[in-house]
Amino acid sequence: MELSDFCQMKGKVSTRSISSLFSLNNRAAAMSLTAAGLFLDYSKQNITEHELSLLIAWAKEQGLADDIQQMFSGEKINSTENRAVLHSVLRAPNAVKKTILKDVAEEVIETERRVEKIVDEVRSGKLISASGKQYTDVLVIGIGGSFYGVKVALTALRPFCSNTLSVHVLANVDGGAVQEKLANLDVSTTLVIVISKTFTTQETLLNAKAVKQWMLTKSDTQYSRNVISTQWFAISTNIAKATDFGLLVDHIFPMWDWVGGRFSLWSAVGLPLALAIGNQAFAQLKQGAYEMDQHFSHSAFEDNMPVIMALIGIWNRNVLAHSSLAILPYDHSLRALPGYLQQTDMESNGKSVNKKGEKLTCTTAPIVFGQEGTNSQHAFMQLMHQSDEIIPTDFIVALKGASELEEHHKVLVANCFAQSEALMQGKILIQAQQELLEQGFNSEEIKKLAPHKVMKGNTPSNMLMLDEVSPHSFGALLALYEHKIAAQGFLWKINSFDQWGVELGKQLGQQILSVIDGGEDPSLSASTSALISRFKYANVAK
Ligand SMILES: O=P(O)(O)OC[C@H]1O[C@](O)(CO)[C@@H](O)[C@@H]1O
Repeated sequence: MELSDFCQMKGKVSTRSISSLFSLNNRAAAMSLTAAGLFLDYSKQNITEHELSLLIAWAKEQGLADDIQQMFSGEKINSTENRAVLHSVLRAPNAVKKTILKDVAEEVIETERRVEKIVDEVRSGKLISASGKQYTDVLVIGIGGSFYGVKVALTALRPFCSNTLSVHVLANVDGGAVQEKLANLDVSTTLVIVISKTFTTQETLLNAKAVKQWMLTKSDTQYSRNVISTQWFAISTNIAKATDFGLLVDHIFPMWDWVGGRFSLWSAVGLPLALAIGNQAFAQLKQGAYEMDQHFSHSAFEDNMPVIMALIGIWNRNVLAHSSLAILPYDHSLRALPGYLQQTDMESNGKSVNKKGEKLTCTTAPIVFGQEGTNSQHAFMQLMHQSDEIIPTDFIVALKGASELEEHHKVLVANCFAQSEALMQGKILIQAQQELLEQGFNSEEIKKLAPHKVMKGNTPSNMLMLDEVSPHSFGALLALYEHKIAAQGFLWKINSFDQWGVELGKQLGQQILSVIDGGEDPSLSASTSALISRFKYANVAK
C-alpha cells in the first residue's frame, strides 16, 4: 500500500466519531503501551487497530527497520552533509561506543571523563575563579540546538538542581536579554560556557563578546588578565576559533559532526546541565534515553512507542490533513518542552523534497506549538474546542507531582484528563440546549445561546504519562520524541538531520547589517530598503 492509498480513506475516517470507536470494550487497553518507564494511551486517536496494523505493514514495506538500523550503526544517513547520525551512541555503554565509533570512541569516553571531572570540581569548590572564589553561577551562551536542549532539561529538572550553583542560559541576540542576565551576576563567581558547534554563529559570538567585555571591565585589575582563560569554557568543533577568542585549549570540549545541534544534549553540550544536577543525575538522564533507544531499535513495531507515535502523526498529518500538533504538558517543570519540540520537530522534518531532491507529494512536519496546562486552557484551547480546525494533541502528565501540594497535583491531572475527554467528546447542539434548559433559560434564550455552546469534539490526542519527572523519565521522554521524529522522516523519505532552511535568513541578515553600516545592496526589496532607512534615521536621530 502507498501513503496515497491511505489518503483515500480520509472521507470515511474524518466523519466518524472517535468516541464511537470505544464500543469495542478493550480499546483503551489495546491501544496503550509502556516503554522505558513511560506510558502512552493512544486510544483517543481517530484510528482503529486494523488501520494501525495497515500502517505498520506499510512502514515495514518502506524499510523502516533498515533505516533505524542504519542510524544506530553509524551509516552516513545525513546525506546532504555526508554525516552519520549517532547522538544515541553518546548514551550507550562504553562497549557499544567502542563497537560503533571505533577510533573515535576513546575521545568520546575521555570527553565524558573530563565533563565529570569539571562537574565534580566546580560543585565541590575545588575549581575556583581567577580571584580564588567558589563559583555560584554558570552563564551558558548558545542558540538553536546549542540552547534548547540545555534549557528544556534545566527547566524540567529544577528540583534536582544545586542550590549553591545556579545555571543561566543566554540565547537571543538582544541587548535587553544580555543586560537582564548580567544584572544579577558577579564576575568573580561566574563561570561562562560558550556552546557553539561552529563557533561562528553570529548571535552567540556577539553575546560572548558582550559578556567578555563585561567580565574584563568588572574584574579587579589584578585578575582581569586571567579571568577569561580561567573562567571560560567552550563546547565546539572549532578549536581554532575558540582559542582565538581567548579560551584555553584545555577548556574546550570537542563535538563531532555526527551529533546534530538539536540532538546534542547528550554530548559535552550537557555540561551546564551536569553542573546543575550533578554527574549521577546526568547519567540517569542518559540511562533513560538509552532505554528508549533500546526499545526503539529492538521492539516490534506493534509495541514500539516512537514508531506508533510516528505512524499516528503521519495518519493525522497526511490522511486526516491536520496541519498542527499541540504539545500540552500538564506539569510546570515541562513548560519549556513545546519550545524544544518546535525546534526538534520542525527543524528536522520541515522539508518538502525527498533525499533524492525530488518534490514530495505529501506534507511533512506539523506546526508544533503548545504551552503548559492549565494556562493553555485559558488561552488558545478555546480555538481547539470551537473553531473548525482540528488540532491533534499530545498531553503529557506525571502521576506524581514535584511539590508537596497534593491537592494542586490532583486538580492539574483532573484538568489534563478533562481536556483530552472534552476534545474528543465535544458537545452537540441538543446537549447544549438541554443544559441551558436545566439552567432555567427560556426557549428564546436557548435558541440564541445554544449554538455558542457547541464544541466540535472528535479531536484526537495522545496521553503520555511519566511516573514522575525525574532525570531518568525525562531522558526517556526526549529520546521518545527524537525517535518519533526520526521515524517520520524515514517514512517521508526526507533527510531529517540537516537544516538548510535556516541559512538564507542568516545570509540576508549579514547583507542587511552591512547596509545598516553604510553599504549598499540593490538586491533588497523597496520594502526592506525603506525599513532600513527608517531604522537608520531613528538611530542617527538619537
Ligand atoms: O552551535 P552553533 O554552531 O552555534 O549553531 C547554532 C544552531 O543554529 C543552527 O544552525 C540553526 O538553528 C543549528 O543547527 C545549530 O544548533
